[in-house]
Amino acid sequence: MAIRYEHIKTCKQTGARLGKLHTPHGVIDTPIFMPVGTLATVKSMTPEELADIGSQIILSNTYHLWLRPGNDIIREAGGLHKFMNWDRPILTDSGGFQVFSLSDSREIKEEGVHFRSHLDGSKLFLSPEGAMDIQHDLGSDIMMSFDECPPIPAEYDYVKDSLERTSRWAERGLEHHIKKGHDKHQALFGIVQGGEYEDLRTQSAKDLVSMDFPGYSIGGLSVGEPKPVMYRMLEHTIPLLPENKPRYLMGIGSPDALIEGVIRGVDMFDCVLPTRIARNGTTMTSQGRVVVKNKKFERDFTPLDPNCDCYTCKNYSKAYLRHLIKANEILGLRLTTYHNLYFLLKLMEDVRSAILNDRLLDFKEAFFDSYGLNVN
Ligand SMILES: Nc1nc2cc3nc(NCCc4ccc(C(=O)O)cc4)[nH]c3cc2c(=O)[nH]1
Ligand SMILES: [Zn+2]
Repeated sequence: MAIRYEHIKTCKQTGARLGKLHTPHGVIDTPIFMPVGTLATVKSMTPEELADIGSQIILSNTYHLWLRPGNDIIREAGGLHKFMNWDRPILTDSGGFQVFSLSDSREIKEEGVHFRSHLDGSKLFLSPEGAMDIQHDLGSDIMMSFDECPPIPAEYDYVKDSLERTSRWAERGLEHHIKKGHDKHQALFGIVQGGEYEDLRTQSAKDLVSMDFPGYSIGGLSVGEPKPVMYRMLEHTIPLLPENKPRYLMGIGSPDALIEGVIRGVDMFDCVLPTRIARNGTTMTSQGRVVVKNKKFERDFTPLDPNCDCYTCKNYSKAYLRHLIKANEILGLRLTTYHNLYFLLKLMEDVRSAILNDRLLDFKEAFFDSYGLNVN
């Protein structure tokens, strides 16, 4: 087995679980947030800085790296870990979501998806088997099945047909992965679809659990649906998944959704949100969001977050960060990115200790109060 999930404890207050995920590149404490490094870099951060702030695993993208620089170059480099000088675990998304969100003029067939490159418009084709081979070249510890992520809302019949094809694609990818012996060192996750329809979520989960994947992603969410819809789908789907395997909710990175997801039994999360908003000067702090570009911080020489002990908050003022971001100085987005990632990784560390002490609900109330989330 390429990975092993070790259950440590279940929080008496919520049902949230504390665990360790053992992988070929080290152990991951769960629940965990995974910074996104789409093009083999978490934008503007060095691997050392990522390790310093406690990042235990990062995410990269099959679709993007296939197009640029090309999985063959990364394979010749000895894989993504060597290429980007990151010796901890890496998870790769399969391209399913990116094909549907980035490229236009796509055509979905049983054998795979025909589409045009978002870079130069050239015609491309990606199949479940192809997505497995690319992720093998990248050498990620955790790979994703090739799937379709339908929008929400979407017609019931469309979502049903789509999830049934996604289940067939999952089976093809898994067979290919095992036939090539890649399951020894790389764990392939199934991705549950089914949109906002409970019965379709059940059908998708049952299909994938019967294929016995080492871990399961809940896909098809965080696509613009209201948060109560997402939470309802989690409450319906998570109990259908095996307790002794990790659950990964794709595309979630806001503090409230992370805590709500953990309470509903999610172990792993990823999102570009913290790093993307940092680049335009929006930060997550213990007092809620701070848009440091805002004029009101022009002469504010206090730290970004008085309760944060990260490098950015210990050494720089809001006024300085505002100046850097306004001037498009590279140090500006580095310092805000560093803080946002530190903030989320610290939040997940606090969540893990709240689970250990059976007080996750108390922690949630206190955090929501200070972040300004309890005001309706
Ligand atoms: N293979 C696969 N991958 C996925 C990635 C996802 N990512 C999301 N949501 C991300 C939402 C998202 C997108 C952009 C920003 C930003 O720019 O800040 C923030 C959040 N939902 C997702 C669903 C899937 C899925 O079913 N299958
Ligand atoms: Zn900070």
